[in-house]
Amino acid sequence: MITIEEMAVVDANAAALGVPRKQLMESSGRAVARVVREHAEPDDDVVIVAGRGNNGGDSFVATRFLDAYDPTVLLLGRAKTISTEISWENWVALNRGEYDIREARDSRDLDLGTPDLIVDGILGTGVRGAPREPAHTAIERINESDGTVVSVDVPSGMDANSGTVASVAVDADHTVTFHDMKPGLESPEQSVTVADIGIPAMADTLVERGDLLRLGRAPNSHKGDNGTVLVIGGGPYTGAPALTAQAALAAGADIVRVACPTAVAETVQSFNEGLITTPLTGDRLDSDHVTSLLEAAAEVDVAVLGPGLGAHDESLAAAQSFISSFDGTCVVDADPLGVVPDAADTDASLVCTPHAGEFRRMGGDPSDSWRDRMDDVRTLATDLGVTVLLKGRYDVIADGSTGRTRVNRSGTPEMTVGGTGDVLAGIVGAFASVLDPIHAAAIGAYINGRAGERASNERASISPLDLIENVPVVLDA
Ligand SMILES: NC(=O)C1=CN([C@@H]2O[C@H](COP(=O)(O)OP(=O)(O)OC[C@H]3O[C@@H](n4cnc5c(N)ncnc54)[C@H](O)[C@@H]3O)[C@@H](O)[C@H]2O)[C@@H](O)CC1
Ligand SMILES: Nc1ncnc2c1ncn2[C@@H]1O[C@H](COP(=O)(O)OP(=O)(O)O)[C@@H](O)[C@H]1O
Ligand SMILES: [K+]
Repeated sequence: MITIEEMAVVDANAAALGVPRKQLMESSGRAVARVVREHAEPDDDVVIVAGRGNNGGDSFVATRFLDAYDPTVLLLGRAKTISTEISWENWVALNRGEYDIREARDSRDLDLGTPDLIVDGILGTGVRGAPREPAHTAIERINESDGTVVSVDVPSGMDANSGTVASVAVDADHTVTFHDMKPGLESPEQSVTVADIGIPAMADTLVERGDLLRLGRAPNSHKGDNGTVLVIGGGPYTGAPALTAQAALAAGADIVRVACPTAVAETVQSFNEGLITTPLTGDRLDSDHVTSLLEAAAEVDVAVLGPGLGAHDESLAAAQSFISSFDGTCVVDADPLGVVPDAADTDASLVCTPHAGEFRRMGGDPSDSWRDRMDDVRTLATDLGVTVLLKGRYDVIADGSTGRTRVNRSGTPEMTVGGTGDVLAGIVGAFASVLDPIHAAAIGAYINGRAGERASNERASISPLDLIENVPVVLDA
């Protein structure tokens, strides 16, 4: 089962993997024609009713595979207003091939005749609201006809996610949907064929630029709507929490606070005037701080626990007690990763970002190959009920609640320099404030790696600050 939004991600990832949309359209159209042939007699009169989006484009392709029926194509609206390039190219092919095509300028041009079979390519997953004219009348004409109706992807007028109909929808005899079942087509009365259109399986697994479609700010959002993050770290180290916090800002969080020991608060603050620090008495995290940390964390969307915190017993005990009592979203990095198995009964939603050594400390056993790591990471994530991002040449990300597992290939060997993991934790924190943990971790790894690639294009070695500088640039690409 796949939603419209997820389908758009997979489709764009397929393009990133070298299988562009036009190729998918060719497979879609061919799959529709196959189902038409199953239901048509040799001398049947076949009419194709097409809209001006890619749903119509699929039906233009189908037309070329139905030559035996000498089909007629009725385009709803003017050809000049066909809304996508690939649909237009397939329309031009019908023109040049001297197919029997006609443009219906308005609802008075909608005589369908008495076809034996109608292909409904009017509206697919791009429908917004109730069908406007001439689509509305065309749908009614199709429903009045005695012909068999084959709908392309989704019966026109129906919402593929919910199955709801805003005003009218085609009453399809058969629907040919692509790649995977859509939730709105689940009703038992519908006859649905799911056609494989050649999207590589890896378009679901590998994190690619299509995943960035999940990001996006609402035009009317206010300060704070796009993420608030609290970084809890520092003590023995000052650079790490500052890097994490600056990375969270670079990845688009509106407000980033840092809770760190008084001894280092001023130093952390001095790295960036955009940071707001909350000092904790003393020179390292201890159990006396947990109550105030829980209060501060309740005020933000996401806590990022660990950067520069150190491995002192008292600090780790405090980290464990924080995780156990917290009920929000928390990214856990560095030393506190080792206490996660002892705090796994928490109500918090944890996103853990271990490298191989830390993964072992969490109870996992990472294989050498990324394919085997997919099983290793899924197993640990499921056992602990958390999201795990295992860093490496290929990062492997798994969601413990659904078992969904992703792999990110971006990054360069220059990123083995210290501090890149702190940057990653901040990016994941920022994304976790607006996205589900699995998507935040996957896109965080992708963006961190892309920033590293871009930084290393320009120089022989890179610093974590170079990464941070490139985060907004690769987010915009
Ligand atoms: N990855 C994918 O998503 C794939 C999609 N494909 C096809 O592409 C379709 C989606 O294409 P599009 O995104 O171009 O969208 P559609 O073709 O479903 O609809 C968009 C067109 O309909 C118009 N429109 C929207 N709402 C309307 C309304 N209420 N009344 C009248 N006109 C309306 C728009 O102006 C636009 O011209 C899928 O349903 C499927 O058939 C396939 O080619 C294969 C892969
Ligand atoms: N050889 C590599 N190739 C590509 N990316 C790498 C490589 N080594 C590390 N990275 C990336 O650098 C980031 C930090 O990972 P790592 O260095 O393991 O973290 P840490 O700083 O916690 O040790 C991750 O996003 C990881 O994907
Ligand atoms: K349709």
